[in-house]
Amino acid sequence: MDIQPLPTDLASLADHERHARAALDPAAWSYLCGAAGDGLTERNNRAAWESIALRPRVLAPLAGLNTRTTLLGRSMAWPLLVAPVAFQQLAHRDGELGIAMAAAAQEAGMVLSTQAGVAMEAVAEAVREDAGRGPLWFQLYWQADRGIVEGLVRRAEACGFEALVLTVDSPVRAGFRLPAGLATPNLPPSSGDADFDTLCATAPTWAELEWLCGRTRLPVVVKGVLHHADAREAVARGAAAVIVSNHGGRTLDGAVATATVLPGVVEAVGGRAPVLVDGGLRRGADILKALALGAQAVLVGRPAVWGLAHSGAIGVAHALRLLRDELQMAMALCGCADLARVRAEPPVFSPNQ
Ligand SMILES: Cc1cc2nc3c(=O)[nH]c(=O)nc-3n(C[C@H](O)[C@H](O)[C@H](O)COP(=O)(O)O)c2cc1C
Ligand SMILES: CCCCCCC(=O)C(=O)O
Repeated sequence: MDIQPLPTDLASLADHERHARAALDPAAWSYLCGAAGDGLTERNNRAAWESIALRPRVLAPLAGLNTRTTLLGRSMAWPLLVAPVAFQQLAHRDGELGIAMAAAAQEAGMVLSTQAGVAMEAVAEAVREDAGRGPLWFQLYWQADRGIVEGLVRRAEACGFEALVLTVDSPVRAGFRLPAGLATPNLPPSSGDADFDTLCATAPTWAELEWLCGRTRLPVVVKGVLHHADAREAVARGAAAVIVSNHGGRTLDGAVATATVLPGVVEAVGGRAPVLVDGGLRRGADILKALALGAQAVLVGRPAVWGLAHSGAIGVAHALRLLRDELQMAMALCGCADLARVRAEPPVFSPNQ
């Protein structure tokens, strides 16, 4: 893995995005950073975080300020995971290994996609010895053949992944052709593209979630929930956590922004399981808003890809560090010395208070 020189003008994630766009060829940019349809949901995700106003408290004690939290029973230095992103070698030859090592260096978690370009065992091995790393989870796209699902589950358990993330927001997808030279070593060779009817017929349902929960010793996290009733049902059927997500606006264009529905999902789940959120988080202050609205942790997808695209692992580490430093700064400026305080007295403005 190369250590590349970083651009000298990386003051925000917007700078990472600009450098990534310049570094990538247009087709890779379009896949990695694009959105579905007209990009309504992708834009609304960002706008919804921006529209929430923080309301600081003053003169609160800040000594020992820290971002530590727990997630599914394990401690984390700060509440962020890199979201599952397929085909990371489209961004940079270091791909998933680069993101895994950068996330570990920044004590963030990582969710490895089913559609990763590197075998899950290699990723788990690369960050195995790192005592400080955050949670390492494996994302599962349901496969029509339960034997394939079972094989993925057994491998993830054996090589040290700590949770399975079942993505439920993409039962059907617009046609996608894997560029030449990219592979998906976690999956058996495909027997060709399934048509729309086949995808509908084999899409997972609540029964598949229950089957999966009963088939693994790992906690199962359901990713892609936007309705409070679905969140409640997922937990009732065995999910250990839910991720409020619209896939970063890459599936249903016009789907509601994640920040908008997060409070309702948190209320519906009622503390029975942690609620996480992703989609459009671009600043430490956005993370603070998500935590204030009840999220236990957040995920970011494109921001990690941007860092990877322009500078490999070191670019990812820089992007994550920016978010971490910005979160700490926003907490201090809001008078929150820890995340317990954020939850007890959420520093977001509501006209009723
Ligand atoms: C290029 C790309 C590939 C993605 N691949 C997957 C995937 O394989 N599995 C999955 O559950 N989500 C996938 N996602 C969605 C992300 O996990 C996440 O929900 C989304 O990127 C969050 O929004 P953000 O990019 O605005 O942070 C992908 C997103 C991008 C940008
Ligand atoms: C047939 C390949 C589908 C890959 C889907 C990866 C993904 O979730 C994405 O948003 O892209």
